[in-house]
Amino acid sequence: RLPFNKFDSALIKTSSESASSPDRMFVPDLMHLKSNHRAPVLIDPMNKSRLGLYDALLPYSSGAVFSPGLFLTVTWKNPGVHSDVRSTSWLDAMQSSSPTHRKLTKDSGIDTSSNDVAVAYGNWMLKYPSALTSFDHIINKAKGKRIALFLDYDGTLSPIVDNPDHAFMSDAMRTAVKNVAKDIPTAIISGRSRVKVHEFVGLQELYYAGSHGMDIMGPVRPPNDHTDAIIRCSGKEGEEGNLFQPASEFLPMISEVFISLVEITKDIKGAKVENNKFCVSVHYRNVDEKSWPTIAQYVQDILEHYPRLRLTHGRKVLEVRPVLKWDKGKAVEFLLESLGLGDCDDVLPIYVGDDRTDEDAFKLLREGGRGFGILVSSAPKESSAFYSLRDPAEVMEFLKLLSDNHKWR
Ligand SMILES: O=P(O)(O)OC[C@H]1O[C@H](O[C@H]2O[C@H](CO)[C@@H](O)[C@H](O)[C@H]2O)[C@H](O)[C@@H](O)[C@@H]1O
Repeated sequence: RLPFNKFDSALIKTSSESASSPDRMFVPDLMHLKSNHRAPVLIDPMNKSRLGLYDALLPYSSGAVFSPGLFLTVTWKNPGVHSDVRSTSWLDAMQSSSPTHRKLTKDSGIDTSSNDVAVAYGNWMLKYPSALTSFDHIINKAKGKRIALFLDYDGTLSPIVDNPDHAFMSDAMRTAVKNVAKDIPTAIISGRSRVKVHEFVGLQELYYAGSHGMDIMGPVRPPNDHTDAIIRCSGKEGEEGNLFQPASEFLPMISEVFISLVEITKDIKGAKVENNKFCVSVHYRNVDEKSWPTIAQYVQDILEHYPRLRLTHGRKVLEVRPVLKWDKGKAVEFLLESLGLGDCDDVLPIYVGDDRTDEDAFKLLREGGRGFGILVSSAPKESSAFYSLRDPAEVMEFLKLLSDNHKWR
């Protein structure tokens, strides 16, 4: 078990009460919650972080802005501190969390039959150029440097599909990742549980971070300031690694919330609750839109009893996670240090991801001026990334270029 004291600084103290008192191990009365789901529970001005208000974790807004001279872009939508889940802003946030072209163009009044969408994307790419057409430029920046590669999973290596259990990556993609990892240290950083994403990817030669970076199996060499929080372990095939789980204290609470969420959503057709070990995903991709406010309210009702958990938005998914200052950006920092590549001028980290949670990693690289993010998106979105790729097929092309280039270095 982690000596958690060491990570107190990683814990966001939301109020003096919630920081000092232990969480109530409250098993909610589900019948009561169900019948009483109209009560607004989001009003908690002391506790912004629990309301999904982290600017790096907000869902995409469909409040798209279009001007032929500029570009159609997606801005982040903030449900608002005082809004409850039945408010329009919440619904907006849920509707736009994985916007389709049809939805974007409808909202911005663009005629889908015209060339406007393509023009808008083209204009957006002036700000976020394709990592394929800019490949030479990227390689020039990598001259004399070692590349470290970080890859998100869903929507990056595998296409977004309706059933999260069927988000398989293709064999061709697996080969591309395997080849690139021969020369470049490569890590997968996912919102899924580490074990699950490892199963999906199925490559031993990578490092894996699950639960949005809260569960890392990294290289043997741990960063100096984390040494006592590391558990040394060996994998099935005898390979050694270091397991780092900054949220281990939250495990019983997350398991409890998972059970409650499964129970409370069991009658909502299409809802799916996924246990990602240190976080829980509540999927509403397959739920009738009329039931979205209900599902959001159920999640909020349960969260009400857990002041040390917070809610964030992903692609048609509500994610419950610990109130920890730990994210995919922190995971990148941790892995770089573990690889002995932290604070090195001769290292170029590259992070490829499609989701809001990947923005923490993009931001880290942009603000540190030490590498760059590549946003995977077929629709214009605000981002801290430098480059873009349209979809997983283009990600595969990029990986192939990267490994081919390394052969000739
Ligand atoms: O960080 P990631 O690897 O991108 O994981 C984020 C979430 O991905 C999965 O959900 C998303 O992909 C599903 C399959 O394509 C899709 O059905 C769902 O609507 C998306 O939200 C995963 O199931 C979640 O647990 C992850 O948190």
